[in-house]
Amino acid sequence: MTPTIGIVTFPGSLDDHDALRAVEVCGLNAKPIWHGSDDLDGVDAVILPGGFSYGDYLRCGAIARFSPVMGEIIRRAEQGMPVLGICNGFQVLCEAHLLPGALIRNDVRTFVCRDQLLRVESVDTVWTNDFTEGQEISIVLKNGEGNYQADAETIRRLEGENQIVFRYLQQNPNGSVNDIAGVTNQRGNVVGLMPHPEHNVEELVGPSLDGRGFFTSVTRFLERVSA
Ligand SMILES: NC(=O)CC[C@H](N)C(=O)O
Repeated sequence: MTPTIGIVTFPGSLDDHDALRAVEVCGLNAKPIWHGSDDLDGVDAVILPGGFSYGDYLRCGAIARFSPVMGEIIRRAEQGMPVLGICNGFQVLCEAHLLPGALIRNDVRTFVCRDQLLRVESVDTVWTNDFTEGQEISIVLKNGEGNYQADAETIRRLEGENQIVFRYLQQNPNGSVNDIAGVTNQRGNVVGLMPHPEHNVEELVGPSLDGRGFFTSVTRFLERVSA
């Protein structure tokens, strides 16, 4: 059966529609989920999309983290359900402590919008198993608070346990420690990254189709667990 990916809309989400479309373009079923619902019935994986949840007030993602849907997402993620946080979604996952670290203001103090080259550091996750280790991919980046930081001990642990999933190549756009663009939890089912794979799945908008790898990866994983 075709897997169903739930895409959460918070007040102020922006890229939820692009994520819904990307899921369908990649051959999966997409189900919109309003943040006020805690019903994940029939959902095999969840995407927290990009945008400006609650207007980025307080800190990006700090309010969305308390939305009713997050309790159920945390519960299911702890049982192994795949969760992908894209940009604002990554910020929400850090605020919810499903992922370590925090995203702070870009060191350049401006919103950055560009095509960004990344290296895939880990293919041992639900969302990256269809890439190859060391693969270089180009994915859209657009944010004001993408500067990933964590204490030295956490960074050592993430580096040592293969939890860095993506690193910025050529140029670090925001001051992230160790050029980190995305991380995973220990189990590899929760992944967060600042760039936007949902914008890189169609030839019309290009410049790459590298975002498709996220969706083929989760499909492969879900097919394996249901077999
Ligand atoms: N594209 C996004 O999701 C942006 C996230 C957040 N609002 C920021 O500016 O950092």
